[in-house]
Order: sequence, then C-alpha cells, then structure tokens
Amino acid sequence: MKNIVETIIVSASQMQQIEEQIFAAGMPVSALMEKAARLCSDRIQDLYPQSAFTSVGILVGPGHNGGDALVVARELYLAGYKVKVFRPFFKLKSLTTNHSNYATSLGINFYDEIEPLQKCQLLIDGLFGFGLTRELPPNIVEVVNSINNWSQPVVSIDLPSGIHTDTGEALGGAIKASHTLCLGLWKQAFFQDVALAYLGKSERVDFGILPHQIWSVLTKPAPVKKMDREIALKLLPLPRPSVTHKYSQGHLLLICGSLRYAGAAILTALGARASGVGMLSVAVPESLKTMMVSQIPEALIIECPENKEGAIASLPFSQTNLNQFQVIACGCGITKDAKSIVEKVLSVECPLILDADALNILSEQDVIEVLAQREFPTVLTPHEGEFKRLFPEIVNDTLDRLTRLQTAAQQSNSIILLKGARTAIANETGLTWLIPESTPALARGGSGDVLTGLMGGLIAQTKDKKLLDIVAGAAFWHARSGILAAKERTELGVDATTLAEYIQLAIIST
Ligand SMILES: NC(=O)C1=CN([C@@H]2O[C@H](COP(=O)(O)OP(=O)(O)OC[C@H]3O[C@@H](n4cnc5c(N)ncnc54)[C@H](OP(=O)(O)O)[C@@H]3O)[C@@H](O)[C@H]2O)[C@@H](O)CC1
Ligand SMILES: Nc1ncnc2c1ncn2[C@@H]1O[C@H](COP(=O)(O)OP(=O)(O)O)[C@@H](O)[C@H]1O
Ligand SMILES: [K+]
Repeated sequence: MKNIVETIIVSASQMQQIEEQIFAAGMPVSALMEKAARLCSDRIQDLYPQSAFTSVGILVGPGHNGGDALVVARELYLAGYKVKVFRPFFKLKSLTTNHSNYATSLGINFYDEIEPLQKCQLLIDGLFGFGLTRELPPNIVEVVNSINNWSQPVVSIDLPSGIHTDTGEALGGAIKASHTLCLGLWKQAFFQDVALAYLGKSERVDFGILPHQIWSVLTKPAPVKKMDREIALKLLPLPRPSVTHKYSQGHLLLICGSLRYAGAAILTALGARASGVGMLSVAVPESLKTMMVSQIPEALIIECPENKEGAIASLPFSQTNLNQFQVIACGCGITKDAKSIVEKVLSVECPLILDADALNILSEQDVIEVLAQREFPTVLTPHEGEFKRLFPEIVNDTLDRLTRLQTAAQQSNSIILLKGARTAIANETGLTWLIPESTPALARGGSGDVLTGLMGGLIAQTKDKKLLDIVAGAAFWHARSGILAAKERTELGVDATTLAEYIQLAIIST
C-alpha cells in the first residue's frame, strides 16, 4: 500500500502543529526526540561506519535540533566513535540542557569554539532545525562559513542549519550538507531551487507519524504533495482499452514553430509522440510543412499562412473546428510576431496549454483579466523569466517561490507549472505538486518544448483524472527521462531529441 506520509510536504508551522498533536495524545517530548534521534544515529552509522570515520564532531544548537544532535553524540560515543561537541550557545531548551549534562557525565568533551572539530572525519549538524525563524547570529555565520570550507562530510539533522524550512532560503548563511536526514515529514525547503546547493543527498527518517495525525492539522487532500513514480504511473493512460480507435485516444493540436524556430515545432511534436496520443495535429507556418512531414510522418501537418517575419499569421480553423480538439498547446517557437493566433486560441472551448512566446504575448495584456474570461481550463508553463513577465506584481512582493506560484495560480484561475531545477505545479485552489528530482542536463534549449508536447498528449488521452495531476505527471516523466538519459549518456548527452526518446524508457525502467 502506498505510504501517503511519504508524499506529504509541510511548512514549519504545520510540522509544529502535527508535533503538538502527537504530544497532546500522550507521547512524551523526550521520547519522540529519543526515537527520532536514535533513527538518525543508526542511519549515520550505516552511512559512515566507525571503522572508517573514527572521529566525529557534533554541532549543537539551543533548541531541540541540538537535543537530537546530543542523542546522536551519545549513541556514537557509546558505539566507539571519538566524539567532540561544539556548543556555542549558553541558553538551551531544558531537554537540550539535560542531554548536554548527561553527555558531559559520560566523558564527552564540549567546546565553544569550532577549531577543535576541524580534524574530525565527520560532522553532524544539529544547530537549527525547523525552529529557525531569523538570520543566524554573526558568530554562527562565521562558523558555518569555516565548516563549508572544510572537506569532511557533514550530515544535517532535519535541515541544513541556516535554511528556512518553508522558503529554502539561507538566513545569513547555511551549512552545505553532504547528507540531510529530514525528520518525520518532508518540509518545503527540500523542493526549493534555492536550497539545493545546501541539502546534499536527502532522505526522510520515518518515526511513525500516522495519517490521522496529519489530517488533524492538514485539510484533505494535502495542499502540497510530492509526485512519485507510483502516482505518476497511475496517471498514465494505461492500459488502453482493447477496443478503441485513434480518435478515442485523444486528438491534440500543437500550434508551434516559425521560420526562425523551426526546430521547436519538431521537438514539441516529438514530446507529443512519446505520449502515445491517438491523433496529433500540428499547425505550423506553411514553409515548415515539408520538413515537419519528413520528421513526424504520423502527424497531420496543418500549413498556416505566414507573415513576413515567418511566424504563423492566422489559423485555418473556424472556432468550431478548434473546439473539437481535446486540448490545444500553443507557443513553442511561434515568436512574438504570432500575436493574433494567441488571441484566437484564448477563446477555445477545451483545455489550453500556453508556453514560451504564447506566454510572452499574453504578458502584454492584463493577464489576470484575460484568463478569468476563459471558461475552460488553462495551463501556463513559464520558467522564472516568463513568470516574472506574466506576474510582475506578484514577483515584486517579498514572497517565496512557492507562495508566488500559488498566488499567481489563484489570481489567474489557471494551472501554473513553474519550471526550474525543482518544478512546481499549482492550481487555483492552491493544491500543489512538487517534482522531487531532476537533472541540470535539462538546462538546455528545447527541453521545455518536449515537455509541452508530452503534457498535451497525456491530457488529450485522459478523461477521468484531474488536469492538475496529469500536468504534474508529465513534469515527473520529463524529469525522469532527463535523469535516465544523463545516467546513460552523462549530463552533456541529453539534447532535446534524445530526451524525447528517453520518455518511454523512463516509463518502463523501474
Ligand atoms: N518534527 C518533530 O516532530 C520532531 C522534531 N525534533 C527536532 O526538533 C527540532 C525543532 O526544535 P525547536 O523547535 O526547538 O527548534 P530548533 O530548530 O532546534 O531551533 C530553535 C531554537 O533556536 C533559537 N533560535 C531560532 N533562531 C535563532 C537564531 N537566528 N539565532 C539564535 N537562536 C535562534 C530558538 O530560540 P528563540 O530565541 O527563538 O526562543 C530556539 O531555541 C526539529 O528540527 C527536530 O530536529 C525531534 O527532536 C523530535 C521530532
Ligand atoms: N538546473 C535544472 N535542473 C533540472 N531541470 C532543469 C534545470 N534547468 C532547466 N530545467 C528544466 O528544463 C526545462 C527547460 O524549459 P524551458 O526553459 O522552457 O526551455 P526551452 O524553451 O529552451 O525548451 C524545464 O522543464 C525545466 O524545469
Ligand atoms: K540542522
């Protein structure tokens, strides 16, 4: 059975409230700390055995993150590691004081300077966890900077100290961990681009939170979730019914390409091909027709009149014809000279995906007002730059990336997929999916075109699932394809054509 606890992502305040429920139900605070920290200590001993990592330095903060670190210090000491503790704070929470006293009584040495720990072969970071709310004090920033210049591995407990649990931002500075053991539930910071350089390899330590404890704090369905392979597989239009025909397997219209960006039309179509969509129509400027037919022989290529700049000048469809598609994806490579066609597709009576230049054209209008008039769903797929152009007022607010995305989705009444190292997808009600893994191999022209085609093809084929979920599923397979291709070909070998070929391989590989 799916462990739904693994898919839920919380903020610091939600984690605190869930923790409070557990304590209120009778779990002693000290027992929960002991349990969580013992699990960390076991994991650390697996990852860094005493035979190879004899000496360990433990960084202890004033709160319960420091308490966890002291339990780890005690356990590692008892297991035979040589342990030194750096504890730069005078005022500690009482449980942390108790663990400090006990560790001292065992014979563990404490220091208020970091230098004695420099030669340790491993560091455990328990300075701050989800209780960090403000900038690190200057003396701690200095310590963190020194440690980041040292070369031994660092395991952070719960979060790399200095990282804000929700925004993922470094508050003045932050530990660059080799490994982070996230306690209990995934926190938002683990999926924020700005935190990636600090997290190292991340894993969740499950200390037995049950779903009903989560539902006593969160609304159902959970507002922010992590997409995974099991969920993404269920979102694919598989198995196909045995009696079907091409038009029952969805008809997607792509509106893409220009003389200048002819390849974008091919790449979008290759992404759509990999989705298995029943019928693919591709509207391109007329001079691209021969090339498209030779590259995508199975697609219906619709030649459109083109303007003097080589962009699509008009669409040879009546509004009724346009409404017959299951979904339309518009924008890849169309250039900003294709204004009139974006205006036309905005009124289609089917789901509409807008990407690339369709977003840039849209951003010259009152985005929120224009999208509010759409009666059918709209999916926007901006990268950061396009997002800023679409929603300058939201970006100017001092909101973090996730909140900006959720605000924009709500105000524009659309599904927004915000591209990045960690792509995030939100709808108008605030429901959000985060894509947990990707690869910088995708930071390459054309990757986004493949995503748009794939997404269009998946939406076209699926009748019984939520649009938000299918969009997130497409983003998941796109990232997985990049990861698999990079593994087999290095990060330099993932051009967009290759990426499209890896989509099917990613789906069948376990
Ligand atoms: N999830 C769970 O269920 C479990 C959670 N557990 C663990 O508890 C951790 C959360 O513990 P926590 O609430 O005590 O907060 P933590 O992160 O240790 O730091 C807060 C302390 O630092 C202080 N402080 C804050 N900012 C500061 C600054 N800039 N500069 C200086 N001081 C600053 C703040 O004091 P303040 O001055 O704000 O009163 C407070 O004393 C969590 O991450 C996990 O490791 C496990 O034990 C069991 C299961
Ligand atoms: N550093 C990165 N790590 C992971 N994925 C990335 C990274 N940079 C970009 N991507 C992904 O690559 C794709 C790039 O899309 P986009 O910016 O639209 O490019 P293009 O328009 O050239 O196709 C997006 O899906 C994005 O999430
Ligand atoms: K920490």
